[in-house]
Amino acid sequence: MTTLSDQPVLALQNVSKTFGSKENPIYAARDINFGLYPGRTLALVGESGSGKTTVARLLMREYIPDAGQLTFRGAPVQGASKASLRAYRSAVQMVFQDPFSSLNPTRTIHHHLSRPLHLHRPDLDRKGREAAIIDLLARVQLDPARVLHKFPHELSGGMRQRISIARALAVNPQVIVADEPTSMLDVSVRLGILNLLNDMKSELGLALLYITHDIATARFVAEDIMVMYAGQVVEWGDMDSVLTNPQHPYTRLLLAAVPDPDRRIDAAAPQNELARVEDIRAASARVQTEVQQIAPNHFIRKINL
Ligand SMILES: Nc1ncnc2c1ncn2[C@@H]1O[C@H](COP(=O)(O)OP(=O)(O)OP(=O)(O)O)[C@@H](O)[C@H]1O
Repeated sequence: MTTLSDQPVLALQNVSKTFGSKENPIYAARDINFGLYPGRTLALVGESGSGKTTVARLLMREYIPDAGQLTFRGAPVQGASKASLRAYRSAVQMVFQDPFSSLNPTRTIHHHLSRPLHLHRPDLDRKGREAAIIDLLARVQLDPARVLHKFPHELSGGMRQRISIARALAVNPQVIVADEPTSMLDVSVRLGILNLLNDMKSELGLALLYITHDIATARFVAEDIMVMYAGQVVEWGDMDSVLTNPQHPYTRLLLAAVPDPDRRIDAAAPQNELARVEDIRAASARVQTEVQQIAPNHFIRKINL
């Protein structure tokens, strides 16, 4: 039985990361603040180039912040001891967009699961590792007999993503950063992966950061949402409040772009569709002007609709 904690497992405090030169800075992440809590998913939503992957890389410590700090269980990560950093690396695992490129094509699935166990679970002997592999495959609903001795290219995209998730789970993580984990998958298998993420969260009490440009899937997996635009968080809060009463024009723009399955197609549809596209274009222009006013040197990526 997992209990929800009031304390974030992992938090970013006033974190910024800038690329480019002094003359032409690209503010990929600017003054970002959030916490990830056990048993909860935070969706980080934004268009391409808004800074989502930069945030993921900061969490994975592939990038070091230019300003601000990461804290893990309340303690700053920067300057932590070697042992604490090792614990951090096990505790924070990533699931990537493209399961194919994150798996080694020359190694079997057995290797992909036994290696992290070997490295991060010294408590297990060979027999223990084999049992753990079977448990991991059961958790991601794959049949060991069907997958263990296969190579990544012999599995479907959905199965590969399940293997990536099993590999992330192998080291008993506390946080999973999932960067667009379903965007390269067939629509028919996406729901299965999203359900798996939800199960992991509730059964293992994991804290999840779910990165996406797609509000519809965010709604399915996350309790909280943070909307990013041009390196800044423009809106955040619990999913229902943000989606039912979005405050920032960019959030409204993202919501307007979500297809509405209840909308009926009738004779007036082309006219309505045109008006809707015009609305979105006007909102887009307003957002871009607004961001330019807040941060004149900000890198702005044009939203083409
Ligand atoms: N290593 C880097 N060097 C220079 N610029 C970078 C680097 N990484 C990211 N950027 C820039 O920072 C901005 C944010 O990029 P980032 O990849 O974080 O966005 P994103 O929201 O994840 O986009 P996508 O969904 O396309 O991956 C972009 O303008 C990008 O070009």
